[in-house]
Amino acid sequence: MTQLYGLYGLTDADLMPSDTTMLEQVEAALRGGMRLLQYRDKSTDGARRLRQALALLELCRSYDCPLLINDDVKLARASGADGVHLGQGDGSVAAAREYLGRKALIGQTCHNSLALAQRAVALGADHVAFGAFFPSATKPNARPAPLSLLAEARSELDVPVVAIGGISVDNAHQVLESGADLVAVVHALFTADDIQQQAQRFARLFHNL
Ligand SMILES: Cc1ncc(COP(=O)(O)OP(=O)(O)O)c(N)n1
Ligand SMILES: Cc1ncsc1CCOP(=O)(O)O
Ligand SMILES: [Mg+2]
Repeated sequence: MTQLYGLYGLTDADLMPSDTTMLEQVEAALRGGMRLLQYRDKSTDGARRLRQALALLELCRSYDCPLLINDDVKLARASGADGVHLGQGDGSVAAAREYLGRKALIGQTCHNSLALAQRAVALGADHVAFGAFFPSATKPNARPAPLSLLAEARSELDVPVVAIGGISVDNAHQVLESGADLVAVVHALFTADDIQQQAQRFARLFHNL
């Protein structure tokens, strides 16, 4: 079974305007030690989305890194990705589990609520995400979540816990010390001058725990 732990990168179409830049940036993060990737793309161009998901999957496979698709269970199944990430408005976790099968990785956004996380797990999620813990350049309107929620989640839930929202190399220790298993990052990872080195910096924070 995949152990979910470490740096979790999310792609960003603004920061990665072409397939080539996306793959180069993602490969740099993989070389630096990223352990999980989410393809997050809000466009409606289905052909482009399938092509990019397939290209990311091939790359992720060569680094033994699972790939999740944001929002879209159909694309997850069509591409053969390892699973999906669903927000509270992105369809039912139970239906996704049924559609993608027992082995799929299914995460759900639980904002600042332990009750939402307990419900997600009961419906079949195998990991849950909380945040935003810090102001996010990628999603400025994300609901804030308190660090104390991570310790509570850690003691009440039996699944890996993801922290997201404004996480940087400098503040990540706060969510890790509070109990997060993974840090999900866009801006602080993919805007770095040297993405590989930045991923390494994040990865080292996990080694030092
Ligand atoms: C790991 C992780 N956590 C939270 C989110 C946010 O999901 P959602 O609330 O559905 O918002 P969008 O990302 O779809 O805009 C996420 N994608 N990944
Ligand atoms: C998708 C999402 N959900 C809550 S914050 C966020 C964006 C995370 O990006 P960044 O690491 O740039 O704050
Ligand atoms: Mg969503």
